[in-house]
Amino acid sequence: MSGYQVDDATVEEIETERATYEPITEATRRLADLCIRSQVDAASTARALEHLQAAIDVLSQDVAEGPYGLRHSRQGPTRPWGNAVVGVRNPVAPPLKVVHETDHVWSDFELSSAYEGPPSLVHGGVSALILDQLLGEAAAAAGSPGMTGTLTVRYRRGTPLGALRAEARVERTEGYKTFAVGQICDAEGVCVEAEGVFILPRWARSEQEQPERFE
Ligand SMILES: CCCCCCCC(=O)SCCNC(=O)CCNC(=O)[C@H](O)C(C)(C)COP(=O)(O)OP(=O)(O)OC[C@H]1O[C@@H](n2cnc3c(N)ncnc32)[C@H](O)[C@@H]1OP(=O)(O)O
Repeated sequence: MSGYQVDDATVEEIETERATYEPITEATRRLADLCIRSQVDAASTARALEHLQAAIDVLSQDVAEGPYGLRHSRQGPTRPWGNAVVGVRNPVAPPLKVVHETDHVWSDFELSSAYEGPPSLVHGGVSALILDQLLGEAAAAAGSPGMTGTLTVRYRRGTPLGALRAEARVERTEGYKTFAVGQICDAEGVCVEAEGVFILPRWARSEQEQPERFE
């Protein structure tokens, strides 16, 4: 399947790529929040737009074809950098830094106004997005990666924007199917729960070397 690339990027090259693109990605996240909350006048937004257009012109000078994909280095860390949840080059991603423990994965993160659904609350699709990633990471961390077959989400109460924690763990595996559960909590407790089945796709079952993770 295309999009899963193996390369020989060194740790140093990977860090150079991160240092080159992470700041502009973080600035774009800040920009998204400002698009929503800025109260400057029309002349000021017109001036800001000119600067943005200049930035777009510079960045457009050299653009790769297609999305980023999932890049495995033989020498350094894997780069899921275009991923919508954890991608360090994706301004749409909050991004989450997911910690892998022996029996579960977790992440402390902040959601800005860019993720709003109901007033002051996280959009339900965003919660599902985050839980999909966390449950998928739990499956991968347990050595049984797969693509989401089914994800069931239960919204127990509104999830406030701001500081949150997501956690997930594998409940059981049945052959190439991994059943995972997880939740998103605020300081008061659980807001959203999810359970999902992650399936090693048929095409990967026949590979000599199976992917460590799917995005
Ligand atoms: C670390 C990285 C974390 C990444 C987290 C993010 C993960 C994602 O978001 S992945 C993107 C969203 N998911 C997708 O795009 C998946 C699209 N669907 C597919 O590719 C396929 O339908 C897939 C892989 C789920 C199953 O297809 P295939 O490999 O052909 O399975 P197939 O051989 O037909 O069925 C295998 C078994 O799974 C079951 N199954 C198939 N589809 C599903 C499903 N949707 N839900 C539950 N079970 C299913 C079948 O019943 C069968 O069970 P059994 O062996 O007991 O009869």
